[in-house]
Amino acid sequence: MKNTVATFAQAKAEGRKLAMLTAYDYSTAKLEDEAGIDGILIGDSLGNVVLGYEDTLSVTVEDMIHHSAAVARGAKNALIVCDMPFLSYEVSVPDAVRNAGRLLKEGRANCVKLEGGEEVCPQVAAMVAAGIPVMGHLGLTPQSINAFGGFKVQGKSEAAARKLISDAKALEAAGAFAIVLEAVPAKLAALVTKEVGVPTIGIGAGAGCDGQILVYQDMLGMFSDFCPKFVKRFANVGEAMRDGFASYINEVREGSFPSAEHTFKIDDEVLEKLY
Ligand SMILES: Nc1nc(=O)c2c([nH]1)NC[C@@H]1CN(c3ccc(C(=O)N[C@@H](CCC(=O)O)C(=O)O)cc3)CN21
Ligand SMILES: CC(C)C(=O)C(=O)O
Ligand SMILES: [Mg+2]
Repeated sequence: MKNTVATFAQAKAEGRKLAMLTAYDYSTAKLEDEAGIDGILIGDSLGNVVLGYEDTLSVTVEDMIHHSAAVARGAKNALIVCDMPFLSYEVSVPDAVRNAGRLLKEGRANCVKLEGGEEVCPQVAAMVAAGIPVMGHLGLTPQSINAFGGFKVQGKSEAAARKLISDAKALEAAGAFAIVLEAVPAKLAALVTKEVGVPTIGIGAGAGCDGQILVYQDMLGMFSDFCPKFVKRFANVGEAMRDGFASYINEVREGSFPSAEHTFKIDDEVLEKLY
């Protein structure tokens, strides 16, 4: 069954947890979809895990469209959520609607996600009015790394916690259909989850959220540049890949690959004429 913003709302109403992962290409999206994932995020973490940048700031709308379209071709049932990259929505409301629209028109996403609270609510409301569902993202918002001065848990002081709760309520009032909570204390995330009617999707925000999301390379053990505390390794795919690559290299060097079964034949009669 195809997941939609309506089935996400229904999941919260029924107390059914939502499982999301990132994907950036067709074959990964297809595998996640076949496994039964509820939603796939084309995250701007693309910058880190696919493009090798140090942060997400250099990712462009064109990058996001390119990868979103590939994911959309691979996923049948997952809700396709595409991140709005840095500076594609902050400058003005018309800019934000136009860029979000491109992620749906060209990237074939079902909805978009953007970072921030009250300050982006005019953009959220305008997108929703244009028929573009919006997922919010609060807490550790990586596009603000230069403002934060590093990746740190958010919402620990009373003022920061109050701000997080009011931002979540503001996003809901502006029409956001769900909110990602990243790297916030579990008890605060649980409180936000109780205070808003829309589903919360946690990453480093504890089990009290309505759903969870992780970067797939992190949870499969394929990415070692950094490892946030909230990551659990569900498989050692990185090791399996390195082993597979090494075996291939070995067999090529010793001549045991390709063997007869991976080789095409020509009739001897034809071959004789060539000598
Ligand atoms: N591979 C990957 N996984 C992610 O979760 C992710 C990305 N890339 N790129 C975009 C952002 C950046 N994120 C990050 C990156 C680093 C930490 C991190 O190192 N956190 C430390 C410090 C926490 C603290 O001191 O408060 C940790 O130990 O978790 C957290 C989130 C989350 N997102
Ligand atoms: C970590 C998730 C929430 C994200 O925004 C991303 O992958 O870019
Ligand atoms: Mg992101």
